[in-house]
Amino acid sequence: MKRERGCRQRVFRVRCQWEEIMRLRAMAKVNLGLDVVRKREDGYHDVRMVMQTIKMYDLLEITPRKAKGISLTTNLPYIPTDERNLVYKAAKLLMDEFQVDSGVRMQLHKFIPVAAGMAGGSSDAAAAMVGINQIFQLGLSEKQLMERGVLIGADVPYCVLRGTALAEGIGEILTPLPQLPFCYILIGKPGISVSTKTAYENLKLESIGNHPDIDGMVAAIEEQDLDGVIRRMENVFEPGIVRQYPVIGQIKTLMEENGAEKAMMSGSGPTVFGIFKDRKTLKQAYDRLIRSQLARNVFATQVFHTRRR
Ligand SMILES: C[C@](O)(CO)[C@H](O)COP(=O)(O)OP(=O)(O)OC[C@H]1O[C@@H](n2ccc(N)nc2=O)[C@H](O)[C@@H]1O
Ligand SMILES: Nc1ncnc2c1ncn2[C@@H]1O[C@H](COP(=O)(O)OP(=O)(O)OP(=O)(O)O)[C@@H](O)[C@H]1O
Repeated sequence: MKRERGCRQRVFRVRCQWEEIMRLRAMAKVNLGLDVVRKREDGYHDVRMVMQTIKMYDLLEITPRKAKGISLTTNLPYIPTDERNLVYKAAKLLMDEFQVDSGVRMQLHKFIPVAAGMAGGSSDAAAAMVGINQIFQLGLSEKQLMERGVLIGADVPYCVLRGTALAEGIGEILTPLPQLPFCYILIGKPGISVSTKTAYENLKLESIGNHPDIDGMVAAIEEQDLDGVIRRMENVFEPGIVRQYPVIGQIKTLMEENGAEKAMMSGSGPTVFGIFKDRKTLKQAYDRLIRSQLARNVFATQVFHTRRR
């Protein structure tokens, strides 16, 4: 009798879910600080990074369906929609593990620039994991989702967590930090793509002189000292990638000459983000960056403070 009731409840909950389209926001990140500490035996690198979610996102819609399998569509024709897409991979990983015997239709609306150093694909994967976990009531905790996320990519666990965080290991050892004090962010991505793998391969660890002061940045965040954070912003990938693509340096200079407290490359590039304290200066720099035609994608936004999806 007890088992029957449990079973009926489960079917009822699932039936409710058939009606629903789940919409999730997959937020972009910037790296306020990025240090690479050493190369590991598995080919990956140990890093120390301060991560920050910004108000810029892709939208992922998931609709459960009775037929088994995953179908995925996106608004960008050049993004794969099969196993090569991180959304597909993430959904499949969970659905296979839990032997889900129905399926999902997923629509991905991309707004985060692709191959930009803003964790677009990783964030989409994290959203897919959160969505699949909820729709099929898999009961996985955030920590369990993050453990599975790293199998998809090093940035995925952080994209599950979001907010301001210290990322260590290959990016999967995460310490949530207090929110960064409010500031505006200007994004400028030139019309080039940088492969993350190649960026790590080309990085000469022995030629990094002074490593970024990640501990000092964490302390500044704990003290809510935005200037202290800005003073310590540094990315070890930046010098090499800027040498290769001078346009990145030009975008940085333009932002800093137009009121950015500091401008820096995010991740392995090529996106540059600038930190602004007031909206008017942000707007002026935005207009100048558009007019300069240095960047293909220009976006004015702010840090994102809530962890709600
Ligand atoms: C540069 C950052 O964006 C900073 O947040 C991340 O470290 C990159 O994370 P990601 O794009 O999720 O990286 P993955 O998709 O897991 O790895 C892509 C490639 O980057 C290299 N890689 C990545 C992360 C890491 N800690 N060490 C590495 O050496 C590996 O060669 C790997 O084959
Ligand atoms: N959902 C997805 N969105 C964007 N790109 C995807 C996706 N799934 C797979 N890809 C492929 O992954 C590559 C990198 O895309 P992505 O936008 O995630 O890079 P990124 O912003 O540099 O990520 P990161 O900052 O984590 O290194 C692209 O070449 C793209 O074809």
